[in-house]
This record gives sequence, C-alpha cells and structure tokens, in this order.
Amino acid sequence: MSGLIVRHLSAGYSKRQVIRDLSLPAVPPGTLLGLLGPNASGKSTLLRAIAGQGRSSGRIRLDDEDLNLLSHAKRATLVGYLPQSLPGTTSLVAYEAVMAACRAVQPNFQTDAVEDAIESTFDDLGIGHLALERMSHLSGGQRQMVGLAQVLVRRPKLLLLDEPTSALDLRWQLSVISAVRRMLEQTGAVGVIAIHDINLAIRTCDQLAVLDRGEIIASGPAANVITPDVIAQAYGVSSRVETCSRGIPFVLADRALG
Ligand SMILES: Nc1ncnc2c1ncn2[C@@H]1O[C@H](COP(=O)(O)OP(=O)(O)OP(=O)(O)O)[C@@H](O)[C@H]1O
Repeated sequence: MSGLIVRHLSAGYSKRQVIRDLSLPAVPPGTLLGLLGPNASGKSTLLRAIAGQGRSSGRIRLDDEDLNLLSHAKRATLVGYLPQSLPGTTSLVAYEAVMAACRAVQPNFQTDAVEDAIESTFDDLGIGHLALERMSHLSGGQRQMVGLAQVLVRRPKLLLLDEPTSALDLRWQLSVISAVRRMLEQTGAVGVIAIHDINLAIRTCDQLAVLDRGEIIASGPAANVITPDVIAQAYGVSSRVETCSRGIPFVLADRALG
C-alpha cells in the first residue's frame, strides 16, 4: 500500500521510553496527518523516530519501503524533517542557508536545478523578500519560514513538521499551511504535522491523531476525533465543540479541569 504506515512503534531516550507499541492510521499519498496532544505527550519523539533519529523499534513503511532498512543517506533524501527548534542565526543569507540544506542531502544536485528549486520554494512560501537577508537579522517567525523552505526545497516524499507555525502570525500560519498542502497535492508526498492549534489542525489536516502520554487516544477524521471527552482526557480542559457557518467543527476551551 502507498503512503505512510507506522505500526507497533516504540521510541524514547536512553533512560526513558516515551512511546510504546504505537500505531498510526495509514496516511495516503497527498494527505496530511495532524498530531495533537498536550506538552510532553510524545509528538516530537514520534516525529524524530519516524525521521530515523534517536532510539526506536517497530515498522515504518513509506510507499512499500521499510524506512528502518534504508541507509541514513537514502532515508534523508526521502524524508524531510523540520525540528521544533528554529534554524540558527548564522551569517549566511536565507538563500545560502536553503542552498546549504539542499546540498547537505543531495550533493550531486545540478546548480541550475537547485537554484530553480530554491526560487520556486521561496515563491511558494511568499518569502522571496527574505532571500538576501542574513539569518542573524531575521525575526523568529522569518527564520521559521526559512527553516520550512530548507525542508520543502528538497521535495521529500515524507514531510515531518514539528510545530512549523509556532512562531508565525495569523497570515503566515495560513500561508505556510497552504504551501505545505499544495506541495503534498502536487507531488503526492505524505505529511505529518505536530500542531498545538486544534482549530487550525481541524481546518487543514485530512486526519488527526491525539497523543496522550505516548499513546494514541483517538484518530481519524476531525469530526470523529475532536470531542469534548477526548479534549478533556488529553488536555484536562472542559470545552465545547461547535460547528461554524461552513459546517466545520471548532473548539471553544472553557476552563482547566481539576
Ligand atoms: N532528549 C531527551 N532526553 C530525555 N527525555 C526527553 C528528551 N526529549 C524529550 N524527552 C521527554 O520525552 C517526553 C516527550 O517529549 P516530547 O518532546 O516528545 O513531547 P511533545 O509532545 O513534543 O511536547 P511539546 O508539545 O511540549 O513540544 C517528555 O517527558 C520529555 O521530558
């Protein structure tokens, strides 16, 4: 089967197992899975494990390839992973930072092809005006967008994004998510995104999975997953799930429980 399959995954750190025997719903090509869950529930640990970083065991298949059996270099060409931390404040300009990220993974890429890919990625994200700015002169949100460009430019078959909108204002959140969705639709790649904004996740992801203490407590389409019970269990919050004028559910968090 095509797309991403994650089954019976366990992952953690030297002194701490965070995820035990976790399975995700299958993520078909061209679609986006949103990972929700409270702080420390294991979202980053899960994304890192799928990216091949840190200790893990279990089955991770992408389009019939077992990612755990691939070399580090081959896996890096297929998987684009954006960690939660923002790119560093180097003296490189944004264009060079994206070029360096591209070359790190695909050193044999033709210069013309890399330049075309960088320009179209900057255009897709609407950040052409940042291309010649030094990374050290960019705001946190601007650096986050350049970090995303470093991943999207490689057109990976699997996109793993750890809170890619955490530093962005409302307009750039929408712009970035649209660029990600367009890339998935155009290339048939698969996306998994960890995100704290439940309402943004409902509107932009094809399916959701809610993590709590390293376990998936609900998964599937937003309408089935986002219920006051699931929100109370995961976040310890009393909430209402209402329906907007476009028929899309949205969450109003009322108060912390207990
Ligand atoms: N490098 C590390 N070494 C040891 N434990 C870690 C390490 N990184 C994370 N943890 C622990 O793993 C657990 C899960 O953390 P993780 O970062 O995966 O959660 P998260 O859901 O992404 O959280 P947040 O929403 O706050 O980013 C936490 O208890 C955390 O303390």
